Amino acid sequence: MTVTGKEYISRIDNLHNEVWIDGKRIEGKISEHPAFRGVLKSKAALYDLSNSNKDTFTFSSPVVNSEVNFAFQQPKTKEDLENRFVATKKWAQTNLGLLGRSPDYVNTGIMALGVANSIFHEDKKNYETNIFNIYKMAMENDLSFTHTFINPQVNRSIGYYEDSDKIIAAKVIRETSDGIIVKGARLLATQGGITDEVLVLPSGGNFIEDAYVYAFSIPSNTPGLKFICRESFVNGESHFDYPLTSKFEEMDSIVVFDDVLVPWERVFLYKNLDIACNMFSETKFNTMLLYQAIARMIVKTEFILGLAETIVHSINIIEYQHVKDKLSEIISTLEIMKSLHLSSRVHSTLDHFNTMVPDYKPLNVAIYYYPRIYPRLIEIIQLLGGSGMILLPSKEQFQSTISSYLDNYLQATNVNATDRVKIFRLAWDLCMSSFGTRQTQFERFFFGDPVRIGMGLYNSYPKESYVKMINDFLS
Ligand SMILES: Cc1cc2nc3c(=O)[nH]c(=O)nc-3n(C[C@H](O)[C@H](O)[C@H](O)COP(=O)(O)OP(=O)(O)OC[C@H]3O[C@@H](n4cnc5c(N)ncnc54)[C@H](O)[C@@H]3O)c2cc1C
Repeated sequence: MTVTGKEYISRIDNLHNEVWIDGKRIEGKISEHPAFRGVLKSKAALYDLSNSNKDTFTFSSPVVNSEVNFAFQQPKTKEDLENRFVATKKWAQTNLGLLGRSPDYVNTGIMALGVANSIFHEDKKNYETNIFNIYKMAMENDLSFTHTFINPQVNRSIGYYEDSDKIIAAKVIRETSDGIIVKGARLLATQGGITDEVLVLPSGGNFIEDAYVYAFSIPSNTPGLKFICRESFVNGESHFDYPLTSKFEEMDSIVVFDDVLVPWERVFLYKNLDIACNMFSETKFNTMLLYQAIARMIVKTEFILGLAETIVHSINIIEYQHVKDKLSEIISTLEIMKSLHLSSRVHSTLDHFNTMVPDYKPLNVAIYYYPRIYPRLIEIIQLLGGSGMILLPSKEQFQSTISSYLDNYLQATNVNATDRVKIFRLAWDLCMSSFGTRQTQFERFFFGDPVRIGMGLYNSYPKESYVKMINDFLS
């Protein structure tokens, strides 16, 4: 089935998840809390868009015999991949690519795990069935997920192993006939508390001990599960003053497991180091997530290009060569990202689960490249905007008795003062507000530490034929 926006919001409200912000637990409806109201509306709009365009956003699932969201579809042909790209882009366009964890992100991962469930097979355990049932349940109910795969940032040195009595990184402290008991914390759940479920994936680092080797998904309102939020960046809900923050502030949280009972039927990996180390590549989890993520990044880059072009025309600086050169940097980024995504689709192949899997290499290059170029794109907007990025009176000023001064002194060549400030407020919210600087940090660390992504790209890239070329030439 597919939910409507209203159904999604009321379901999240009814979960009464334990969400803490500014030292208080949210007691009423989370959808009415200022920190979450905007983002929940933006997410609800995605579900409504799907329901009004079923041809684009749903498919008929043979597994659950109903229409379900596109992200759950196992792609079996290149056309399926193309359709997935179109749907992802259309969803991302509603939020200018700024909702990094729109539901199709983790739902795509759930699909990858669900269709490759046999890799979780272990004798006398039901892990293989459990992950398939989670996938099925997610489709049947159009569930949304947050995910976490990072341990608290206490000590990242190579030799560090947590051995204090007071548990920090979440670990299994007991097994019962009903399930495993988990205690400790995990970072960093974007949208923690406003999704139906939490997908908890192996984290690495502490794999030396079985107690850290696990994967499961549980409802966000499981007893003992707490989401401790950072401070909200929503300073006001005016779309004029905070055009992006007011709609797309996703929130990030620490996930605390206070002796949480994870029922056995929700566990799909436990104590098996081989599976923990190989599951992301064998299930194509990373590849499929990147296929979604790079599509979103393309939309975000289109937005940045449109914004830069609007700025330069509003204050008429387009005649300068360096301005055109800066715009060309954005254009190049957009075309590179589009080409890498297309290449992954053109070179997709069927794997032994009958999934049409995009080529990992160009996607891996894209996720190596974008975290490095994104801060430069933001810098370009700042360089083009100059003091316009700072001198941004609020809507109230425009409605006050001094508005005629603003109308005169803040006008631009091609737009009046109000529209000029609207454009520059958009640029400020993307680049310089708390929301905007978080976006930059998000893109830097979106898929993990960029340094280790670079190591992974080098390690996985086939280089033998190029070395052979040298050997052949020299001999
Ligand atoms: C805004 C935002 C949202 C996020 N949302 C989510 C989410 O929804 N779910 C989720 O699971 N995670 C999320 N993350 C976490 C993200 O996955 C991590 O930031 C990323 O994996 C890096 O881990 P870390 O932050 O602990 O950095 P660290 O690993 O602590 O890295 C800090 C620095 O130390 C260096 N370093 C540390 N260890 C090594 C090493 N072994 N070798 C070389 N250099 C090293 C790094 O290169 C880096 O410079 C989010 C992060 C941000 C910033």
